[in-house]
Amino acid sequence: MATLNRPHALLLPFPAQGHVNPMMQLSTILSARSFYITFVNTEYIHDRMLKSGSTKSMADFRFETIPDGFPLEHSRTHNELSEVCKSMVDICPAHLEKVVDKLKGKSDVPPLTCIVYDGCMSWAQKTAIKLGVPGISFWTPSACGFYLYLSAPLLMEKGYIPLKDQSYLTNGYMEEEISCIPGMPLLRMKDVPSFYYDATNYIFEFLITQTQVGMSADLVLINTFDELEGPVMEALRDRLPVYSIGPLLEAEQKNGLSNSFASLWTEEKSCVQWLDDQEPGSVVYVCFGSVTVMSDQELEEFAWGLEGSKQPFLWVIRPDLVHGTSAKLPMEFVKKVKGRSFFVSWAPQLEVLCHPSVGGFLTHSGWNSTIESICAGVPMICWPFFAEQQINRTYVSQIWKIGIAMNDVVEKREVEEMVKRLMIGKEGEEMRRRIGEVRDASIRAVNKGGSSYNNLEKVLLKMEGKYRI
Ligand SMILES: O=c1ccn([C@@H]2O[C@H](COP(=O)(O)OP(=O)(O)O[C@H]3O[C@H](CO)[C@@H](O)[C@H](O)[C@H]3O)[C@@H](O)[C@H]2O)c(=O)[nH]1
Ligand SMILES: C[C@H]1CC[C@@H]2C(C(=O)O)=CO[C@@H](O)[C@@H]21
Repeated sequence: MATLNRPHALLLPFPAQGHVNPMMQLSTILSARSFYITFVNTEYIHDRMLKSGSTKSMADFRFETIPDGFPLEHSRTHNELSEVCKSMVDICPAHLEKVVDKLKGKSDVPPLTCIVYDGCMSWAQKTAIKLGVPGISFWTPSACGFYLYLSAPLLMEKGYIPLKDQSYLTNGYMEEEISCIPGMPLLRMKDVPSFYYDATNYIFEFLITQTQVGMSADLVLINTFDELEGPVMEALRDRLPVYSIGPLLEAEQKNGLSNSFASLWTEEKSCVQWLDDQEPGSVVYVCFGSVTVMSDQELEEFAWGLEGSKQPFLWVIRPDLVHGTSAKLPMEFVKKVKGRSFFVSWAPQLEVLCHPSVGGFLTHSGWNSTIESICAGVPMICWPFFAEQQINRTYVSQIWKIGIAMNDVVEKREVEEMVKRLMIGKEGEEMRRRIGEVRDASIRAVNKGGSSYNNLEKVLLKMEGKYRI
């Protein structure tokens, strides 16, 4: 197809690994459907991708950048999340307009036919309206997580949020049942995104505003599938033009790509050779995503619990995993697990999860990790950190029964016991069987005639500017 006749999508992720990856996966799918792709990162994210060698193979994408209001060397860890969110709203809109104007002025670039923005960047709907193209909101958490973000006004009206004071975190209130959200059984206060506990935290206002502004999107996309989150998708369809189009990963794997194209850290592929030497299904993969931080004490409890399990394990320890310092494992621990452990600062996670030696995943329940584990057929132990990870833990352990819910307080004996339950017990065997069924359902969903396949076909027509849904 001649370049100028190609549909042209501009994709705008929230500047975080868990948002860039699914947006890159979606871009890969659109590109395979002849879309011209303009991928707009913040300067910081683009700089991180270049430094980790991620974008060298994406020659057929156009990359544009916008500032986020901070110098490149400014820290953007979990502690600075609120200020990054504020910048997205205060700084980025004007710069996105400049990118759109720049594209308009390029005679060799086809006109934009849609803008796909991260749900946390719903302010971009205004840019789409001004340009006269569909504005498409892509929420990268689970559907159940997004539904809770969307339900904040109702939870406020009922008085559940914000918490009256910090004592509510420990006075039993977190076990309070919430029954006012249709299609969401077993909901407890502890499942409500932690951003909603404290109204003085900027992210409280940010998330409520972005979800409300996002209600005017022409389409809303979620990286999930109806066979997994059907009841929640039904409840969302009553309120929004929402479409489940996942797992995006599955479709992407057909193109033989991986998240390596978007990694902000350099992947240490040496762990794959180590996995090659391990027994099938014997290894616990331990990884807490790109944002989670923990205390030294929590790190040690996980370490000794893994040691006590006697299972081989591959552990991703990001340089910034421990609050305020670099992670230091006890020398005695490192000696004791020598020969049945491997440590990296960043792994090729998709390759690891699909490796035959990996039989279980100790995760923080970020949505990408969760759906990747489903696609790989690997059952989980869930230790959520923040955001919508708590509700993901509930769905994985109690609704889908493909994993085990860990308590928030990290205790080595519980870690040891859970790893044993997952890796060598009958319970783990049943979860492995069950997640195999869910994986098969995910493949059906994205194959021709499947729920996500059909939804994506409809969405693509709209994105190509051919058809009003
Ligand atoms: O060593 C690693 C560790 C992670 N990853 C990848 O990084 C992504 C991490 O995403 P996710 O598992 O979703 O965790 P977070 O980075 O914490 O993601 C944020 O964004 C997600 C999507 O909105 C939310 O579900 C989470 O709660 C939120 O914390 C995944 O694609 C992983 O495959 C790697 O490639 N190598
Ligand atoms: C700004 C934060 C709130 C929503 C995003 C998120 C998610 O669940 O997608 C978690 O933390 C950050 O990635 C974003």
